[in-house]
Amino acid sequence: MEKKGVAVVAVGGNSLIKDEDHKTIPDQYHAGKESMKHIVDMIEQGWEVVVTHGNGPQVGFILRRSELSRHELHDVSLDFCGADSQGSIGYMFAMALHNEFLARGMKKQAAAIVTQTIVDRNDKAFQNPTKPIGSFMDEKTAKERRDKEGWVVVEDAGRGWRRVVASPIPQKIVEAEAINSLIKAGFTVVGVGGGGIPVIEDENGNLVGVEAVIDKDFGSALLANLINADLFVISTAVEKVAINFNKPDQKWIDKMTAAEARKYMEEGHFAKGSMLPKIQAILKFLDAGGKKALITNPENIGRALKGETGTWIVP
Ligand SMILES: Nc1ncnc2c1ncn2[C@@H]1O[C@H](COP(=O)(O)OP(=O)(O)O)[C@@H](O)[C@H]1O
Ligand SMILES: NC(=O)OP(=O)(O)O
Repeated sequence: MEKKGVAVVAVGGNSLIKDEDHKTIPDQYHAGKESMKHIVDMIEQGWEVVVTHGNGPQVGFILRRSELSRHELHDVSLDFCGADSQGSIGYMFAMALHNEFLARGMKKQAAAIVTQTIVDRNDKAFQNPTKPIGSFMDEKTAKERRDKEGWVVVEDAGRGWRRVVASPIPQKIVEAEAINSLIKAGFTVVGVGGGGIPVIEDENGNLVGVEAVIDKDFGSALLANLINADLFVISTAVEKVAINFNKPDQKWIDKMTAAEARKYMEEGHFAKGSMLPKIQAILKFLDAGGKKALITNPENIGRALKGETGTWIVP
């Protein structure tokens, strides 16, 4: 089998939840299992893969569970909610990968790594929450929660209302070297869940957790640069990126250069909180020397890697 190199594949937290009626643990495992089959197809084609993942919906569910059980149990801070989500999604993906390797008679092993990401304690994002988490709500419920529980809520890219929390820019990934060593040793790694658990460094270099949720596309791009990945894939709910998205003159894009992506971005083609951070993350990856990036949905990763679909972004 021809070796293709190392790919970082970022799987969206929303892509584990097909719709509002399918968000139980078995539903999410089913969706995760399907995504992991496509990752194993990639591995069979010769790629070494680090799977990173979002946690926006899940971290919000965990936080809400903690808030609703306050009369009986202790609070869970947002960094610990992030850690919990890495554990459960990491478990889910590692198990699905193990079972798929077994079914295909492949001698591969998966390992999930709890990952911490260092952010700047003075990041302005702490004063301006933008990261949507948890369930979608109607406007009335969102505004009631804002007034009664002090939530910050926004309309999320035409899909409904959501709670938002601070999302500082990832600066360093504490476990990047460990992930690199595991990949070089032939493991399929699950890491940088939810962009990593946000931590700051105190004056003595000690790590301290902070209340935020990192954007997984930014965290994944940083990891892709730190381990010199050959390819950065963002797996989400759309087969391709569009300009004039959801408008009568919508046009799907097969390939764009970083300069074209930047121009479309400035023209406002990519929605804030959904496609915009993906394009920004890919531009960071390419600007720092990354060679190529792909946006597509899980079921089309195999075809996209053969050049048949997806949106490719190149320097
Ligand atoms: N220009 C665009 N082209 C394609 N999809 C877009 C565009 N702008 C916004 N989107 C939306 O962005 C979504 C992906 O963002 P999101 O659901 O936040 O991702 P994630 O899979 O990381 O959770 C797509 O499913 C689509 O609805
Ligand atoms: N942490 C994060 O970016 O999660 P989503 O991709 O699920 O929004």
